[in-house]
Amino acid sequence: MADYYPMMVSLKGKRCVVFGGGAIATRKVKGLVESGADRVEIVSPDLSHELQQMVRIGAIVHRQREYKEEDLAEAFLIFAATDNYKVNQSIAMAAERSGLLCNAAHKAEEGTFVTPAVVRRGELLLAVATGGASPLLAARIKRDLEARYGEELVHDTARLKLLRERVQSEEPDEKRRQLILKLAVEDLFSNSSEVRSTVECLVSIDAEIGNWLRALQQKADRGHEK
Ligand SMILES: C[C@@]1(CC(=O)O)c2cc3[nH]c(cc4nc(cc5[nH]c(cc(n2)[C@H]1CCC(=O)O)[C@@](C)(CC(=O)O)[C@@H]5CCC(=O)O)C(CC(=O)O)=C4CCC(=O)O)c(CCC(=O)O)c3CC(=O)O
Ligand SMILES: NC(=O)C1=CN([C@@H]2O[C@H](COP(=O)(O)OP(=O)(O)OC[C@H]3O[C@@H](n4cnc5c(N)ncnc54)[C@H](O)[C@@H]3O)[C@@H](O)[C@H]2O)C=CC1
Repeated sequence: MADYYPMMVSLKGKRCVVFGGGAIATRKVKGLVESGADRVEIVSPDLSHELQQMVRIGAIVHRQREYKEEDLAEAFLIFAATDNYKVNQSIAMAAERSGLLCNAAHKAEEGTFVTPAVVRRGELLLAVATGGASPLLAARIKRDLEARYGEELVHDTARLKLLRERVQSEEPDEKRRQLILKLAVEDLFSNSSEVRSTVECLVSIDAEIGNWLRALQQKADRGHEK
């Protein structure tokens, strides 16, 4: 049964504690750091090469020892990713008692959240999960998404954000605002769009967004609701 609630969480300033320093802990830690987590601590007697490098550059903190229950104090997220099933189980149970969110790498049901396969394109984030039914299916669908939604989405999303800010401050009418934003997204997905291929230069981005907005306003006025 798929009883998980999807959400996007900001980890800025939040203490995230990862137990274990092997391949799986490394994957989880990379995911955390890529998400902007700036208070990641690893508790493990040893660390993978990649994690050692991250410690060296100050991206994460290492406590070189085994798990102790006190490690959970004031944590926001917990990852039980040791290769010891019993230890992972104790971590998950202690987290549960303290009402903390815990990812159990050894068994989905023993934790409170699972980590999806992720594609990032600037502020656009695509996440795929199967509730633990088949992590490989999630990984496979992620590869399809990577091919379908390329790096151009980084730029597209950034431009839509700028346009949306302009529309929010310049268009008092809510219906018209929504229509313009809808036409903008359609513009980006239509092959005939000149908008996508025009100016890449940041210096003129303001003027470009202004031109785009005017074109969309004209379209909206012509009643081009598709
Ligand atoms: C429940 C969950 C908990 C969690 O870790 O959050 C979990 C649990 C387990 N995974 C296991 C195995 C594998 N996991 C992967 C890969 C990934 N696993 C990920 C997530 C999750 N894995 C969460 C559910 C996600 C969902 O909803 O589907 C991904 C998507 C994201 C990530 O890791 O961040 C990442 C792909 C990332 C990418 O490619 O982008 C591979 C393949 C590989 O490594 O290449 C294998 C081997 C093949 C296989 O066994 O299927 C085992 C058995 C361990 C054992 O046998 O001892 C368990 C334990 C159990 O079964 O509960
Ligand atoms: N969620 C997922 O995607 C997957 C999960 N797994 C699960 O994850 C577990 C870990 O896998 P790997 O990282 O490949 O193992 P690994 O053997 O590479 O690393 C295990 C790490 O745990 C540390 N450790 C052991 N006891 C500890 C303790 N008491 N306190 C703190 N750290 C401790 C070890 O020192 C080592 O750094 C597997 O046993 C398996 O159950 C495996 C594959 C995929």
